[in-house]
Amino acid sequence: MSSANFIGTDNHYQPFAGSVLGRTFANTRFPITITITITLILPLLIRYTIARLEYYHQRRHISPTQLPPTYPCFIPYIGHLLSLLISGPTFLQRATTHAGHLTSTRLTLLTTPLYLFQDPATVRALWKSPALSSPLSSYVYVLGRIFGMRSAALAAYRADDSGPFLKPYSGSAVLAKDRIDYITHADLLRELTGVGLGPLTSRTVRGVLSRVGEAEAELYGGWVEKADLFKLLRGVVGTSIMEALAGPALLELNPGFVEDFWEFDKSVPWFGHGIPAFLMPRAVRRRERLKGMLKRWYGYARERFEEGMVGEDGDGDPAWGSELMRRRQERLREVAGQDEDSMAASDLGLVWASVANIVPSTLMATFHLFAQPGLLDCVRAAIAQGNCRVEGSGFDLKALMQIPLLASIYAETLRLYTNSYFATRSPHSATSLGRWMLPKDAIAMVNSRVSHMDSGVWNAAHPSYPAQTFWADRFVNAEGEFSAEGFEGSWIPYGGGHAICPGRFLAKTVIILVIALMAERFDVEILNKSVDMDMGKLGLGVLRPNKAIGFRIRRRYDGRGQVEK
Ligand code: HEM
Repeated sequence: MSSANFIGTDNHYQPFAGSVLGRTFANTRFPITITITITLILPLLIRYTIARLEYYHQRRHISPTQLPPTYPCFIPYIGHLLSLLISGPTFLQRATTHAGHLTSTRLTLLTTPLYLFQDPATVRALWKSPALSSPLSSYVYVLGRIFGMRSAALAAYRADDSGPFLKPYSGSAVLAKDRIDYITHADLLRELTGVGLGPLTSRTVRGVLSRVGEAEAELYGGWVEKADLFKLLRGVVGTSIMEALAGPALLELNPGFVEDFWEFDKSVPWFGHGIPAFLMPRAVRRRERLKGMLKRWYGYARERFEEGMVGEDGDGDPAWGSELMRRRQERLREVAGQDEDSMAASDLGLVWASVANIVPSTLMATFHLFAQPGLLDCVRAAIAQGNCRVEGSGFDLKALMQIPLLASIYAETLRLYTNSYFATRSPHSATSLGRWMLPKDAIAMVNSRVSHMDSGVWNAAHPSYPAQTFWADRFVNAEGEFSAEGFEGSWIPYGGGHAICPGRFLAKTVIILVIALMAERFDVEILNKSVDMDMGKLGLGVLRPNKAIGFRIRRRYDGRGQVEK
C-alpha cells in the first residue's frame, strides 16, 4: 500500500484516493467503509439494473424457438449459485415465473450456463425428445459424489454417448459391450416395468403384509407410544423392498446393513453438496462399510447360486434375490473399467433409489391420514365400499388401486413433498423444444417442486386449496373419479420421458397399500403439534420432516379378526 493513499488528518486508509471516486469523496467525511461499499456495490448495481431491463425486454419480445432469457444476477462469475444454495426452490420459482406463469430461464452457475425449463408445454416437449433421453450426466455426478464410484469406473459413463436406446445415437463409436447407458436402462425397464414387475410386486407386498402383521402382534394390550413414525415405515416398506430386490441373503449376512443404510441416507445431501471426504470421515466410512457388505453378499451369492434356485415366479431366488440383480452382475461387470467396487457403488445407488423416496412418501401419507380431521373416516368408508377386502392377504390390490380417494392421497402426497431436479444434456446438436431452444452441449434442468407449487395451475384449478396445502381430494373430479387431467407436465414426481423413474408402478402400489393397511389395521394419534419439512435435501427426492413424528398406536383387531376396542 502506498503512503500516498493515506490522506486527510485522521489517516484513514483510502485506497481509491487518486481515482475519480476518491476525488469525489475527498472533501466529505464519509467513513471509509461506506466509501468502499459504494465503490464496490455501485458498479454491480448498475450492471444488475441493465441486466434486469434486458431480461424484461427479452421477455416482451419473444420470437419462436429462441434461447430462454438470462435471469439477472448480482455477482458476476458466481452467478446464481449462492441464490440456488441458499433459497433453493424459492429462488427457482422466482427465476422461472413471469407474469404469473411458469416459464423457462437461463441461469449461470460459476460461468456454466444452465437452462431451466418449467412451463408445462416445454417440460412435455423435453421429455418427448429422444436426443435428450439420457440421464448419464446426472449419473456421473450422483455415482461419483454420492455413492463413491471411482474415476476409472466413471470413465465408462463419461465416454458413453450412444444413448439409452437399442439403436445407438448416430456418430457414436462406443462398443456394444460398453454401452452402459443402454445396458443399465434396458435391464431396469425390463425388471421394474416389464416381466419383472409382477414378481417383484408380489414379493414386496408379501413382505409388507408380514411386517405389518408383526407390528400388530407387538401391540397387544392397547395404546403404545412411539417416538418415530419414520422408523416404523422404513421397517415395513424399506426392508420389504430391499429384500424383494436382493433376497434374504444380503440382510442375513449383514445384520447392520439396514441401520447403516438409513444413517448413510442422512448424509446423502452432504455428499451431494460435494463436502470433502476429510470433513465427514464417519459418513465416508459408513458408505464404504455398506459397499463392503454388498461385496460380501456378491461373494456368497456367486458361490451358492444355481439356475434351479429361481422360484416359480421365474424371477426371485434366495441368493441374488431377483433377476434384476443377477442380470446387473452379468452385464454391467462386462463394461470397461467396472469391477466389484463399481458394482457395489451402483447397487448402493439402486437400493437408495428404490427406498429413499418411497419411505418418506408413505410417512407423509400416513401423517395426513391420521392428522387431517375427518380423512381417516372417509378412507375407511371408501375401503369398505371398494369391495377390496380379501380373506388372508388383506386386500385385492387391483380393486384397492381403483379407489379414487386412495389414488388421490397418493398423488397429492407426491405433489406436495417431491423436490427433485431432472437434468439432461444435448451432446449432439441444438434441440428445439417448441417455444424454446436448448443449445448444443448445454445442460437442461426441470425442478419438480417448482412445477408442483405452480399457483397458475394448482390454485387456478381449486382456489380454496392453494398449492401449498395438502388436499386429499385434489385428484378426484366432479364425477367422483380419480383424474389428473390438466396437470400434464405439472405433476412430475417421477420425472418423465425415457428416464422416468422405473419404480413408479411398484411405488404407487406400495404407497396405496400402506395407506389402506394403516387405516384398516390401526388407530394412530399423531403427537407432534406441527411438522416442518427439512428443505436441505438438495432436490434429491421426497422431503421429510426435520423432526421425528411421535405417535400413539393401537391395533384395531384382535388376532381373530374381531375389533379389539
Ligand atoms: C415415491 C417413490 C418414488 C419417487 C418419487 C421416485 C422418483 C424418482 C426420480 C425423480 C427419479 C429420477 C428420474 C430422472 O432422472 O428423470 C428416479 C429414478 C429411479 N428410480 Fe425412482 N422414485 C420412487 C420410487 C422408486 C422405487 C420403489 C424404485 C424401485 C423399486 C425406484 C427405482 C428408481 C431407479 C432404478 C431410478 C434410476 C432410473 C434411471 O437410471 O434412469 N424408484 N426415481
